[in-house]
Amino acid sequence: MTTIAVLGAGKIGEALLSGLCSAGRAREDLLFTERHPERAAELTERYGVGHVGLAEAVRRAEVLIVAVKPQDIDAVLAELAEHITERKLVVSLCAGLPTALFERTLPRGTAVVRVMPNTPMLVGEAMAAVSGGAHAAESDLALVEELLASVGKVVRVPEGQQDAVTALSGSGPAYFFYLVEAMIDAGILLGIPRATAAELIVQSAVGAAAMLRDGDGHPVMLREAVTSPAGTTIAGIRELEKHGVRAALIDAIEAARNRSVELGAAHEGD
Ligand SMILES: NC(=O)C1=CN([C@@H]2O[C@H](COP(=O)(O)OP(=O)(O)OC[C@H]3O[C@@H](n4cnc5c(N)ncnc54)[C@H](O)[C@@H]3O)[C@@H](O)[C@H]2O)C=CC1
Ligand SMILES: O=C(O)[C@@H]1CCC=N1
Repeated sequence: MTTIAVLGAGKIGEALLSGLCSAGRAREDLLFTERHPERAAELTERYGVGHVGLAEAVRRAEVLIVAVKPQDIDAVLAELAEHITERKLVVSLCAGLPTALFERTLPRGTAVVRVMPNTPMLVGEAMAAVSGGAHAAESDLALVEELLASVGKVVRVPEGQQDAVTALSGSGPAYFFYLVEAMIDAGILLGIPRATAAELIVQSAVGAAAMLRDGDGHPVMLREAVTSPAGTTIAGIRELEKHGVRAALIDAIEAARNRSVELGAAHEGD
């Protein structure tokens, strides 16, 4: 079996390790690095996966999955460049960082695949988009797609679309959580106990998501079906339109895309 090392086990690194374990991948085929020892101990206890140093991760794993913050990438790349001596597949989950940054730092010919996943990977419901770098073979992309398919859904996109994908599905769960948070607050305002409001809203979100994914309706048709003439829903929709919520969401996603571009540009001179 292919050995996989996750480099940096924070939120997304843990989501990946957890998703792969739940998908039945053998613990012996998984490793991780983590600079905070307490965090490493916590994860080893939770998942039974081995914590190693970077040199050992490079020696033992064929696939190295980089899951540190873009701001921490330079140190990791320097260490990888020092220890990689044979062909490895390096997978980056880092927002904004182009495959070219990895390729110009790592040994010539290193296969690099850029992936934008999201945290629902923790429950096997990830949305991930993959793009191959200059030296990534079809077999490398297929291997990454197979890994990601075990923890959710995966699509292949041209690398030029990755900043937009980061804004849409990478950050996307945060916008849904924000919406749910605001709707629960509305329940509190209307005098519903927090636990009841949360149950009402979370199940409505799950139901709506299931209809979007499993039904054959377009979001506009689904919304229209809830919106009765002179009813309650249209009274609420008018307020959303008055407050420019649609434009705010479009602006928010554009700002997230722009930030992803900036994170990559910060490393242009490296
Ligand atoms: N959190 C999210 O929803 C998503 C995050 N990403 C990307 O994943 C990457 C990680 O993000 P998060 O997990 O949210 O950050 P995080 O801060 O929770 O995790 C990063 C982890 O890397 C560790 N680390 C940093 N430098 C290290 C080093 N040299 N050696 C070993 N461990 C090291 C840190 O101690 C930390 O535990 C980022 O590049 C982000 O853009 C991508 C998609 C979604
Ligand atoms: O906020 C961030 O930068 C990361 C990338 C996508 C989701 N979280």
